[in-house]
Amino acid sequence: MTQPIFMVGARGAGKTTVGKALARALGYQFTDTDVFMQQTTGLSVAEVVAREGWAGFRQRESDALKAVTAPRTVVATGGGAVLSAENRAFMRAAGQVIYLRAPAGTLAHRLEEYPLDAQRPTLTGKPIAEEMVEVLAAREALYQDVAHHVLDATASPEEIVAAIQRSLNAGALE
Ligand SMILES: Nc1ncnc2c1ncn2[C@@H]1O[C@H](COP(=O)(O)OP(=O)(O)OP(=O)(O)O)[C@@H](O)[C@H]1O
Ligand SMILES: O=C(O)C1=C[C@@H](O)[C@@H](O)[C@H](O)C1
Ligand SMILES: [Mg+2]
Repeated sequence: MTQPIFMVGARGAGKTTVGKALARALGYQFTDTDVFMQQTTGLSVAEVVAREGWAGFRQRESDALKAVTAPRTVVATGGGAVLSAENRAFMRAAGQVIYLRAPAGTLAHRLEEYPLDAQRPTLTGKPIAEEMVEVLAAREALYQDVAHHVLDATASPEEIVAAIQRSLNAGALE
């Protein structure tokens, strides 16, 4: 298999952490749309949103997704990349899409431990635990819809990588 692999899921699901480990295990390149945007604009997510609003950020995110997609590459997407129907169609057609699924409480706990505010400005203005409940309620169906593989993201990164590899191999045999 040489297709790109797209990691989707909410903030804190581990798209970056697990995506990097998966790329290492597969001998793939790793790329992250949030990092790509930061490097190409010289701005944090919070700065882009302050200047251009979330609509501007989402447009840049869609452009970044296409720019970084390449064979033998694991792409960590931003948590909201799935909001665009065009992005969902693009990822499903271009490669294998992995949804890292975790309950709101787990996500909130991870984000409280390691907030990274400049890259994760508030989406709702609400406290993080409430925000994650709201975000999952709004996006769960989109994550499920775009995914070829749904993985339990509460396990350790090593366990998740092994589970992803099993799921990719099982899919390849179908
Ligand atoms: N499987 C895991 N077990 C425990 N902690 C994890 C796991 N995956 C990620 N984390 C921790 O959760 C935090 C968020 O992880 P990460 O940045 O990879 O999430 P993300 O999905 O890329 O989020 P974002 O959408 O904001 O980029 C980090 O501190 C990371 O160490
Ligand atoms: O869930 C989201 O909407 C976001 C997640 C992050 O990866 C960043 O892309 C940004 O902070 C928005
Ligand atoms: Mg990330």
